[in-house]
Amino acid sequence: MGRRVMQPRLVAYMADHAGLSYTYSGSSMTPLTWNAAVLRIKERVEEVSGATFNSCLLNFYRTGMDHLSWHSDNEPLYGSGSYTIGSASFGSARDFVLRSNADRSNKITYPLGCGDVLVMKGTVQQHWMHSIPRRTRVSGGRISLTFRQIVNPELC
Ligand SMILES: O=C(O)CCC(=O)C(=O)O
Ligand SMILES: [Fe+2]
Repeated sequence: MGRRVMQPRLVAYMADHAGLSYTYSGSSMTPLTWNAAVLRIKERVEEVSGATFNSCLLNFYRTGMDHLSWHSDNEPLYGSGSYTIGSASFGSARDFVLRSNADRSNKITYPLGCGDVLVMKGTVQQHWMHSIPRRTRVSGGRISLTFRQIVNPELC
């Protein structure tokens, strides 16, 4: 709507090259170059998931009040069929909640702790949404690195 809205968390974006920009909520993010620590984590998540990634969205939830609302990562730049998104979590544990589109009462909660890796694969983005709900009792910070493979860079 052409309005600036504060994100309820801090974000950064890294990718293989400048052509892999990332647009969401109407604003475009120019990728940073890979940082050595993030690259090491990327290699490990690639090993665990059996996928390869060329971009990463990093989220910093400063306290339990920072959150991420319901969404699915189904942008056409990742392709239209099945694809894999792998994430690594650090810091305070936060609940990652999946919710079925067919039955919104069908929810699955994964408490993601420090060092946990979560792999979303197949067509999960078409059939489920996910969120990181607010948790008033969590005072510590959490960082998640969500690795993705952009296959249609012309859509960036
Ligand atoms: O912080 C998380 O684990 C989830 C992040 C997420 O869903 C996203 O960046 O799209
Ligand atoms: Fe997501």
